[in-house]
Amino acid sequence: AQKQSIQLGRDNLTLNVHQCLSSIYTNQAGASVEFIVPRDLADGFINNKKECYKFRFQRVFDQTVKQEDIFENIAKPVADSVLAGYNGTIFAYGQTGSGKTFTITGGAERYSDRGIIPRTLSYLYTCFSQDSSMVYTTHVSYLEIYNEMGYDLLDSQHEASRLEDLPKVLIMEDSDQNIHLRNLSLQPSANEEEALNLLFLGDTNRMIAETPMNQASTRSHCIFTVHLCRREPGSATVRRSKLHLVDLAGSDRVSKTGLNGQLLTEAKYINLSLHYLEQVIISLSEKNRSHIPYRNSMLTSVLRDSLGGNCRTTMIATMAVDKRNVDESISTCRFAQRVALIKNEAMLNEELDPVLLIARLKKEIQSLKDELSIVTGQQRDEQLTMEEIQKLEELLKAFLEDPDPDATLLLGPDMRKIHHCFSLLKVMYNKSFSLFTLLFTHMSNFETINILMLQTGILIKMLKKEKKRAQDAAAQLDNITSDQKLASQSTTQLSTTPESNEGNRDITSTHQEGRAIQYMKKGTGIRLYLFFYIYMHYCPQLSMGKQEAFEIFMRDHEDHLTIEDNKTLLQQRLVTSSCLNSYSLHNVRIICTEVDPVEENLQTHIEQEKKAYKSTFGRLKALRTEIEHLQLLLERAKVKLQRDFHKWWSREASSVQVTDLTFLCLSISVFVLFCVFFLKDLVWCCGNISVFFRALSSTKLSASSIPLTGDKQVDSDILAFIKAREISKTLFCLCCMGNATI
Ligand SMILES: Nc1ncnc2c1ncn2[C@@H]1O[C@H](COP(=O)(O)OP(=O)(O)OP(=O)(O)O)[C@@H](O)[C@H]1O
Repeated sequence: AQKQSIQLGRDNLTLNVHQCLSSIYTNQAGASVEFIVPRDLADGFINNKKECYKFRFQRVFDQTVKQEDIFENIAKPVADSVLAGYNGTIFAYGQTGSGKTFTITGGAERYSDRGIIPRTLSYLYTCFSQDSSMVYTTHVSYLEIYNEMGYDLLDSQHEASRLEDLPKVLIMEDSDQNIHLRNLSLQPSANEEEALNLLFLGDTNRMIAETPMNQASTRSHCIFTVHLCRREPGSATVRRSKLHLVDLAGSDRVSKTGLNGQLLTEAKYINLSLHYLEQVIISLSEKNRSHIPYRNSMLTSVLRDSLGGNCRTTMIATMAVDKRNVDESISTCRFAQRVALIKNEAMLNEELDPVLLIARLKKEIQSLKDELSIVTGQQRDEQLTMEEIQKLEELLKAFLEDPDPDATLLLGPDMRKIHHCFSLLKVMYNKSFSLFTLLFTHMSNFETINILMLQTGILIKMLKKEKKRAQDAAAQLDNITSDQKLASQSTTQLSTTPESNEGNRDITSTHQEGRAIQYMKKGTGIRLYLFFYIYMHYCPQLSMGKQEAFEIFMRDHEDHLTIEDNKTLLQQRLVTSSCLNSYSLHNVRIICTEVDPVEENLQTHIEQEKKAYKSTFGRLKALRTEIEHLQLLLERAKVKLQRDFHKWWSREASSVQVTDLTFLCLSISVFVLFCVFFLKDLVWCCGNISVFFRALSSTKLSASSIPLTGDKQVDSDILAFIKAREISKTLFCLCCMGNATI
């Protein structure tokens, strides 16, 4: 019951298989994947002693495969067995980005990219609508497991923005070691549309509440489950089955939980829960292994039923067969081969519905109580009231109109009611019987035996009347002495039969019947006589001896041949009438078509219109599904867009804030620097000004040391020149110092 398939992800869409050290072969017996890793390139690979790694699988799909083919080859057979009442699981395993989500859920861009889940839902609901002999009920659940914690993805109550906002799912185990998931909601889905809406709700929650560690890839396991219940209408036996569609976390994550030694080596390419999954699978594939470590992780506990229990399990191993990923791909193939060794014994999950069983038992108890009270004679004597009679009539009507063949008429332990119902039934029966007799003459295709039975019914009534009349006549005849002879003749004739010792009462009765026959032969004609014959043949009231006597009597009777001839004639007439009926019907049709070609044209037209309507309806239905799917895709894209926008917005806002802050800090530091320099310059300037004025004064002071000519005019010019030269010198120094400071 296990299948392994490999679907290659988008990463290898541009892959040249041979150049990238791997190749895929397919033949009728299955398919194989081969990795050729030259030893010099094999450094760091899992096992670099080998050059060629070859794995055989049931099916291998390359990168060109369509989603539809994946569904037809993998999911459809599992869905069929789920419909039949077996549990089914499909799980996708592989490294990150190799196409697990694409395979299980599908791509978010095109309608044709729908994955296994939407296609399976569509298939299941189509099957339900085509099978009217069963009543199907479906529920859906969607669980996400992240870091050993379960979350209900179908929670529509809260708007989840983080994974922690979703309801936490807990594992409970009962005394029979059955697993129950507390807080995981089971949503009813009456049709495909409702189921798809639930899937999209779960996917949206999954997308919005992405795991904190890695936003881009799924580090969590997601289990979408369809719970199916099917029963025949009115039956207490139900078949329950589950279909798990599992998208596992990327298998290439190295555990960061601080493991060491052997465990760390084994967990090198898988995260911890996948490591435990592998352990469970190894244990299951080992013969004589009694303990299977399911309890080690939530994933293995939830999938306990699917991995080694009562389930048809299919594993899809996804690979990105790229040069960089060869080690991961080989590891995935090894895991898939181990899964292939597990043998499951899937059984039908049939059980009695406790609710229906209780109802049935209650009914049984009630009818037993009724019987008991009838037997013990607890009955009432007063007449039924008008209200009771009316209620009884309603009950009887409901009982007769109930299409369920097992329906019963519950009257309680009251013989008055039972009698009244019987008399009502008798009236109804007589009415419908006469109607039926009327119809009978117009009916075709009736089995001869049915006709005989019906006629026998009529006969019994008529015969009873005739018999009474015959008995009256016989009583009269008995009084006549000449009739004594006939009586003794009959007695003599009958005494030759083994019934002769039955006693006088029987003899007299046979004698009377013989007379009645004679009487009827004369009185009511051959038809009634034939009826009498049938009555005598079929009526169970005659004893064996009497019947034999009658047969002998009939055989030896002078009219025997005539009777036989008439019997044959009757048969022929019945056949002819039946033929005529069908012929007349046929004729009616022919006449209709001949007489009314317009009607024929109309009929043909109606047929064509019907066909066109049906095909248009089918197309419309498919279109509707597609439109709904696209709407949901758009809705999801919108949500994603909004979420991405908000992220970008907050990122930009924080970066702008950072810039502003930096600018502010810079401005402040510039200002502080400026102040510092300004104060410094101020001090310096003050110093310089004082120097300047000191220079000026010194210039003034030093004027006395300048040799003068004595000419007043000349001396004042000399002094002015010296003063100007000193001032320009001081200003030059100040400028130089100011420049240097700046
Ligand atoms: N067969 C394919 N055809 C087209 N696109 C594909 C195919 N397989 C995968 N992709 C694309 O490759 C990308 C990664 O695929 P996907 O998310 O399914 O990988 P994954 O194995 O689920 O990764 P993770 O472990 O991170 O969840 C997606 O954008 C998906 O649409």
